[in-house]
Amino acid sequence: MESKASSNGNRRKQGRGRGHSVSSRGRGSRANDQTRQHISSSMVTLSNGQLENSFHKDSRPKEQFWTDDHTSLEEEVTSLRAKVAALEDDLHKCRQEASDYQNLCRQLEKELKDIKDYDQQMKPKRTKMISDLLIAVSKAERQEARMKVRQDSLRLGNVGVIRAGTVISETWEDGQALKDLNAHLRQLLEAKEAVERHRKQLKKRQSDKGDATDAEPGAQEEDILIQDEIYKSRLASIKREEESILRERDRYELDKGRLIREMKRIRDEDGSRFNNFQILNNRYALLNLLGKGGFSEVYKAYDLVEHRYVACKLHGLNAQWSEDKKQSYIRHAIREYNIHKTLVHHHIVRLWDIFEIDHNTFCTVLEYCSGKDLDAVLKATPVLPEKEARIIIVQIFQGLVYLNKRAQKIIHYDLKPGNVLFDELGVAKVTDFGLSKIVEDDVGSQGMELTSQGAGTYWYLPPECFELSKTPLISSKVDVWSAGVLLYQMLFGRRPFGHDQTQERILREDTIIKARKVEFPSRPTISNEAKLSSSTGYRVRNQGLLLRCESSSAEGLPARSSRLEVGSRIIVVEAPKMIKTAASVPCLRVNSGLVKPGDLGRIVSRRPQDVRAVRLAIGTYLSDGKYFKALEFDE
Ligand SMILES: Nc1ncnc2c1ncn2[C@@H]1O[C@H](COP(=O)(O)OP(=O)(O)OP(=O)(O)O)[C@@H](O)[C@H]1O
Repeated sequence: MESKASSNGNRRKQGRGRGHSVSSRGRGSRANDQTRQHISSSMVTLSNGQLENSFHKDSRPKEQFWTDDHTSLEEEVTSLRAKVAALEDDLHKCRQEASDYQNLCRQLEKELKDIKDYDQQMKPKRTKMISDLLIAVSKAERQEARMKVRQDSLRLGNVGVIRAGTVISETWEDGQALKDLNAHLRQLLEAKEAVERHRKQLKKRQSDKGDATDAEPGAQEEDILIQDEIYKSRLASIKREEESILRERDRYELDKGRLIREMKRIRDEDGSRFNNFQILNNRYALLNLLGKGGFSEVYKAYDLVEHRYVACKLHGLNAQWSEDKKQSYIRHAIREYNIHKTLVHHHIVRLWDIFEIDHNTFCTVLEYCSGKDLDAVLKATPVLPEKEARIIIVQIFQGLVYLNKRAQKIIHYDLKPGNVLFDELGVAKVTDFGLSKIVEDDVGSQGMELTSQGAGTYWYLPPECFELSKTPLISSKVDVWSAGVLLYQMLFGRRPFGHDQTQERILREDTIIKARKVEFPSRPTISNEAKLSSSTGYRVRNQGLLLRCESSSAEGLPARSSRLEVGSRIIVVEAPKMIKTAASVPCLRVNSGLVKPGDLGRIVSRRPQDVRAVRLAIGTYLSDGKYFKALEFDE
């Protein structure tokens, strides 16, 4: 029994040994010898064991059996030896390859290091080359801008100096183009007066003839009629010519405005202490001045690390300011930076960086928007086609939606044309978060307290910001109001409230507080949808039912008229399945039993139990006629 077990065990070992010999091919000839010994000792054991066994079972002679087994084992050994040799060959090749790869790797590492070193070595040279090129281009642009101003000045006018005693002041002197236009208008006026004089004389002759007893009717009367027709026709042609010259004069005024702004920019650039192409923070190559704001200069710049254009806003603290005022300004700017840097949205200008330049100056680095700002657009073309206005306002709304969908909502508070920029593709982006407010979580439904009353641009702010009797409560509705004013201005070329008034007069005369009704000029004609979006462009939602208020009984802009009134006409914008019948919405009556989008209706009740969770919203129509949902508010 013992001998059988050991024989089987050795067979198993041998079986495993075959596999093992494959896996231990790399150990060389010593391992082979071991294998050989192992195999022959197994053979002995095996033959003994099998003799025992086969003695009873196999009828073949003992020698025959031994010879067969021996032959087959030898064949196996030969084949194993061949395999071992092949594997040893493979191993050798693999080792060779591994060492080749290692060499290659070492060589590549060295090359990489050399390249990196070279790159590091060349970096200052490359940076210098890029900035030299940028400077050369910027200088050429500066030259071109100045040349254009000189040329345009001949046509459009220039700033002249007048002296009154010791006082020297500047005045605008019109250019040749306006002089020619005015001379032409004067000529036309004279021509018109002459024709009218003749026409009067003709009328007089006609009445004199009528009074005379020997009057000859017929031929003469016809002559007079024809003559009168000639005069009328001439007057009509003078009027046409006059209208065309007036249109040309309007264009001239726009060109003149552009020229004056460009002159101011050039003057600001010449007077700026950053106009000599400095590299700020070892990174931002300042190029040309884009414009100057209240306390800042904005330069086009090039980021030498990220290799992209940026806008560097240089905030200068007034050296005359007290230390307290400076600190407060810096605190304010850091607060703005902290809000703005977290905003990442296609329709919001990115803020990349902030750093100090010196004790009185620091710089914020913004995404560069190479297009004009909306203010410049509206100065060049005060009225935009409805389609263009609509797509601009949609983008602004998308930015506002983003500000209101964040965990920490933000009120921009200073939405105005100057704070809407365009990139090179015409994408509109909201900027300047200098007055923005973070809506804290614990703010009640009425809104948050406005602590910075007085700031902002009054044409664009809603009445609640002018509340004097108590601290005003504000919400995102402020931005909705401003967006409505912006849309109105784009459509009609003027602001709806206090357009011709100064900021001071708006405040003195309570213009915005008194703003109750939006008046729409008869021209240009715009769609009802655009009117609604710019004035009562908010919608109401009752338990998920989205409505847009249509009638002027809910007049004023959305933030003001956040409460629907009984009688307000509405359009259903969106009706969820849960609200099937008009009866389930007690606060309104619609024109059909079932409530569906497009239904017209009226608000019939303001009782809280009928209205329940009514929500207001503002949006605008897209070109496919679909309503773009923007902000919504709980009533
Ligand atoms: N990110 C930007 N990309 C391109 N141009 C910009 C950018 N930011 C500002 N500008 C331009 O720089 C000029 C000055 O901007 P800034 O915001 O300082 O002035 P402002 O809005 O006129 O004044 P303030 O903010 O003091 O009321 C404007 O003409 C503006 O269009």
